[in-house]
Amino acid sequence: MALLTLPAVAKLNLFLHIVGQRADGYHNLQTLFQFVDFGDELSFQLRDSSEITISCSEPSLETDDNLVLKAAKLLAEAAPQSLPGIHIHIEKKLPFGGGLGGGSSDAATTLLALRHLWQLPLNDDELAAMGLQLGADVPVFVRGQAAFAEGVGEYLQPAQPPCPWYLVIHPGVQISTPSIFKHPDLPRQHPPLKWPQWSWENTNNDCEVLVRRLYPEVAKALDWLVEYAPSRLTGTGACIFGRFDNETDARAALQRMPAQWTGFVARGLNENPVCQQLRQASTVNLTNKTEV
Ligand SMILES: C[C@](O)(CO)[C@H](O)COP(=O)(O)OP(=O)(O)OC[C@H]1O[C@@H](n2ccc(N)nc2=O)[C@H](O)[C@@H]1O
Ligand SMILES: Nc1ncnc2c1ncn2[C@@H]1O[C@H](COP(=O)(O)OP(=O)(O)OP(=O)(O)O)[C@@H](O)[C@H]1O
Repeated sequence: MALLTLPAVAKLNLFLHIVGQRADGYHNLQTLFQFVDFGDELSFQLRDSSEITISCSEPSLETDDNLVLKAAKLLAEAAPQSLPGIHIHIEKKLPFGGGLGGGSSDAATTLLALRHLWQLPLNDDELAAMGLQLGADVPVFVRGQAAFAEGVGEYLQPAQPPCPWYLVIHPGVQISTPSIFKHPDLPRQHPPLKWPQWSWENTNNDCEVLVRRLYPEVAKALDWLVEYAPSRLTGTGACIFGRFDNETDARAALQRMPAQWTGFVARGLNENPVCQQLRQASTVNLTNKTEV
């Protein structure tokens, strides 16, 4: 039996402006992150040996490149003492490469869970800095609050956007984040916005025009969803989301969604639920190991 089972929810970029490019090629962004109550599930089990291992419901992700494994190893290497081994099972529900930050959320849940299980004396700033080594979206999941982000995602200001219902659609295409950021036609000079002066109407996702052109299926899905609700791309895609006032309307639109796409309905959240759950979790007796 797992010692601890925790959520790794998705994020949406409620808007995404590209305001410049750094000398190393990375892009400076202004973006508003919000979480939704739908995501992957991670189960943690202490091992008798000192090994760190993973398993995943999606076999193609059972590799050394999995961000969960990388996060666990990063934390173990930084620890002053040797630690009990751990097995982590990832139940994947989020599409990968979808702009929902699934891999980043899995990594953040791993960092937060292992800090708790291994009782490591690291504060949120230290954990978020470790997270940034794994991916630009990891810090916001570690800090656990909806946020306006600048830089590549490391400068975060807590935000309290409204929490509507969303219909999130995956139009069935995979989009690699680097391929969009490298594209010569990506607009890179959005005039900086003065936070908190934002509204849905005065913001957009700067990747959307390019992604629509390169991936006609995304354009088709956006054109379909906008008939039901204000809609937008998240991250560099491929997922899109529509904003609804209530769950009933979001579910009604999901029912009518063309069968070639997949989708889910979820509520916007301004706190990452893993943080709430860990606050309530009791301290673990590290001698309580289970062989997996
Ligand atoms: C688009 C967003 O999802 C918005 O939340 C994120 O900025 C992307 O975050 P991510 O998937 O964690 O991306 P990373 O793994 O950090 O970066 C993947 C690649 O995308 C490009 N990249 C990423 C973020 C950024 N601000 N500028 C970039 O140019 C870089 O070539 C980088 O090598
Ligand atoms: N635990 C994981 N879950 C999903 N993908 C992972 C994981 N670990 C590593 N990856 C790799 O990361 C890539 C991007 O996955 P992810 O789901 O984070 O993308 P994304 O939703 O587009 O993220 P973002 O919004 O941050 O761009 C995948 O194609 C996969 O190869």
